[in-house]
Amino acid sequence: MRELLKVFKIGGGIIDDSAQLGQFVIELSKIAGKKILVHGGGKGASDMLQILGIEPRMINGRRITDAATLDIVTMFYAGKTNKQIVALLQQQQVNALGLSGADGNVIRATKRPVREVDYGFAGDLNDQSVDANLLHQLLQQDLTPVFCAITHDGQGQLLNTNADTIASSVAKALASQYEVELHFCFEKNGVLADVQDDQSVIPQITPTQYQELKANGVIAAGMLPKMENAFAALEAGVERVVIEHAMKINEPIKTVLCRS
Ligand SMILES: Nc1ncnc2c1ncn2[C@@H]1O[C@H](COP(=O)(O)OP(=O)(O)O)[C@@H](O)[C@H]1O
Ligand SMILES: CC(=O)N[C@@H](CCC(=O)OP(=O)(O)O)C(=O)O
Repeated sequence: MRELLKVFKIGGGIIDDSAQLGQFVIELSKIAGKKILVHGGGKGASDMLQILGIEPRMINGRRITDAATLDIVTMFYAGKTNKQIVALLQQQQVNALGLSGADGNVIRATKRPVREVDYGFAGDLNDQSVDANLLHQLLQQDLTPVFCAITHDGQGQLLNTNADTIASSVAKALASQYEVELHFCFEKNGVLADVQDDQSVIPQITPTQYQELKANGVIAAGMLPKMENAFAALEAGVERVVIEHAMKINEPIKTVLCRS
């Protein structure tokens, strides 16, 4: 029987709020067994860029990452945010190890090709991108890898990579060795029937229901790429995908995605 592995992803809305981030880390520390954390931080990065006089630009939920933007997001994601989260996990006796994709060559990406849009130094992942064996070795040492959204191309170039994509790629890469659960954690109680009403959580969603919810505009904005990543992970052998509130990971309220 494969050992259970839980991959958690937290987004910028939670990371930005130190009280919520602290509570999430406490809840995560209560989860027994093997775990990996992937964090974004897009909201804070946009604030930081503006403070530094650079207008943030996003298209279809992906950041246009020119050289100056790459420098700043690298400092923000791989530096401040990653190390702060690792320190908070250490405070809760979780032996966290902060990683970018370049560390140990654990995630190798390719620069997104220029088509209608030039995304600059944005990285795409493929089925060979994640070194599952290195992650397995770290997990066997009872370390908890903590990934930021920075990867590399193997030619010395750092790349900015969407954190939801990193989480689903890491989950997929480990799905043959572990029984993997992928948890997308954010500031709402799950996928909501009414985005203004946190009590309207949809408990289960199939791919067919997702298409309907998307067509009706119930699921929109940042939730769309998250759902695409989530269903792709289920298709690729991840056992369970959950969308839930970052501070309520140990409570029953959540959305579970179903294969059919
Ligand atoms: N049906 C829905 N249920 C919940 N959130 C939704 C829904 N439709 C759109 N959203 C939006 O999607 C956002 C989550 O996506 P995103 O901002 O990319 O999160 P993160 O930064 O955590 O990855 C929510 O904050 C919410 O505004
Ligand atoms: C290429 C790209 O879009 N990278 C993302 C990485 C961070 C991220 O994904 O953060 P959230 O999960 O908080 O949205 C960005 O810079 O916004």
